[in-house]
Amino acid sequence: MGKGYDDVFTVTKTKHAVKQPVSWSNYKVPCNLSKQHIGFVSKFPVMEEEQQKRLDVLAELSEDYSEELEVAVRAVQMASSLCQRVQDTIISNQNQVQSKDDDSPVTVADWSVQAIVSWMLSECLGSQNVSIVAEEDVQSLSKANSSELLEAVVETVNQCLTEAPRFGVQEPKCGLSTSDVLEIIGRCSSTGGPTGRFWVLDPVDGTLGFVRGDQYAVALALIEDGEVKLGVLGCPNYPMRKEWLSYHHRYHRIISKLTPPTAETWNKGCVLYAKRGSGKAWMQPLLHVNKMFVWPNHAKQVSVSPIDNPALATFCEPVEKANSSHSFTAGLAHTIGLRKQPLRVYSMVKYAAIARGDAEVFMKFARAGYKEKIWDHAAGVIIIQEAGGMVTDAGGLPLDFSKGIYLEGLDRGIVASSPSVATRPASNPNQVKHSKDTNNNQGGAGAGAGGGLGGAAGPGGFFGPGGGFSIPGFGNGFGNGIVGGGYGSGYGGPNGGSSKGGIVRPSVVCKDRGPCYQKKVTCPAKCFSSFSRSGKGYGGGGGGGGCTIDCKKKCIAYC
Ligand SMILES: Nc1ncnc2c1ncn2[C@@H]1O[C@H](COP(=O)(O)O)[C@@H](OP(=O)(O)O)[C@H]1O
Ligand SMILES: [Mg+2]
Repeated sequence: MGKGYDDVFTVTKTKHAVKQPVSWSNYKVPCNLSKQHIGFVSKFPVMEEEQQKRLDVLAELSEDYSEELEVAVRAVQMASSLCQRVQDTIISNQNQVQSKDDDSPVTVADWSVQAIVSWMLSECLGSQNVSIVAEEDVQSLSKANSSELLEAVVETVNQCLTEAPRFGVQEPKCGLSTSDVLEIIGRCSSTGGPTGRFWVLDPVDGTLGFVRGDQYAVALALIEDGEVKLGVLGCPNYPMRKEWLSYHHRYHRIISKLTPPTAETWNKGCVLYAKRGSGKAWMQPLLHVNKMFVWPNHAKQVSVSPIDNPALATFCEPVEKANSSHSFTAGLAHTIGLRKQPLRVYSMVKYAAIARGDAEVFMKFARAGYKEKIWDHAAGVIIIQEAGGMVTDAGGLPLDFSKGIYLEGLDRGIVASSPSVATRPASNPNQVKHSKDTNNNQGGAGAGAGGGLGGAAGPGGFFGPGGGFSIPGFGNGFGNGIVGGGYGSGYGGPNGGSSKGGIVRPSVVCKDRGPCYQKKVTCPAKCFSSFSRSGKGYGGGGGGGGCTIDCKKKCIAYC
């Protein structure tokens, strides 16, 4: 069932004691841009009722990082508003899109959002306290042949800054110059790492979706000592009804033209956010053009889906085959009993869909050699975890955000899920499927692991203990005659974890009419290996391997 405005964005009062909230009027804002005074608007006409709601929601948050969270949400709201305007112009004027060195598209919005978020964080938290890792580099914008683009960025940034008071910040008295804008974008030069505090920004995630008028996200996360502490995800085209996620984006455009949203109605767009350890994830609507932002802006708690029947579960993945193998995930999905068509969506909106309970499983398996970047995942991972879900690599281990800009050591792919689906009872690990096709050159792999994300997940791990091909417990093999027989399980707790991994050598009784009919063929033991790992806060085990079974001619199995 889709969610309407009322049930999505009605603020519920809490019974918790009210703590003193962050006072936006008390900020001492440094004047470090062109010597202009830039500061928070001293007082908004906050209604008593609004003020109470704000206190209630703030009381829900523990004191740590509350200030940073509020700044980050305001920044992402402002950036989302900028993106909406730019996307509208891009749709009617495609020549505003340029290509990067790797041929991926980049637009005026990518750099403008980077500038706005960098400006907002520096202004509110003090530039000396802000270190940012972000996707776009200032060098490519400074090139001689980018002067038109740079001009457009400066104009877009200044136009956006005139809106700053709606988001709680005073606009600069004079417009920012080209060198101001380059300097602000250039501040995002951190390369992350295992220590200290830094922000991670993907200004427009899913740029392809963005230029096509489809889904995209503004993703901002705060990492401290290698751990994601805050995540904020702006999803300006997230539809009111989850079914609409799979509709063509033109449908939304027609609907919003026919019935333009008012300040009281909401038809698309939201900002999700979460703070490490709070056990809660929140969603608020995008700020309407005529409104002032008043924290927490009708925030409503979200949580992952309770659906535990894989046949009813929705699995989502990237739209682009180049970004994740659709045939590979189709096999995995089939093996674990997912029966619905995959929901293909651009960007980290997929993480939002899992956190909101609109989908149950997310999988991304990039081609071998592709290195995932931290800004494509950090915000989404923490939001799903705090909404009650799990995110690990295919080996069941948490993603490691402490190694610089890449998710180093990532085991094959990324899987996110609601625990209801993930920890369903194990399937029979000795049951294997087989196929007539013997042509493959891929090695199979099976792995199992405990979720164990900071002790949040119970025993079991992704899709429960069971056989698996590449993903813990996903089943015992699929497609192309490849069978895998790994299994694993584990759990994590604050004082340690437990893990178990091993292999089951799969056998198949050939069903093909011909020389192999009803012959039993078993995979050689040498095709498999297993592991188990555990430690403080995690536990994981897995078995890996695979073999190809020839049921047509030779009636043999080989690695
Ligand atoms: N060959 C590849 N394999 C996997 N991911 C890729 C890729 N090329 C680009 N990406 C990443 O996939 C992101 C888009 O995600 P999705 O495919 O889920 O929509 C891109 O983000 P940007 O659009 O911010 O560059 C980019 O970081
Ligand atoms: Mg991205």
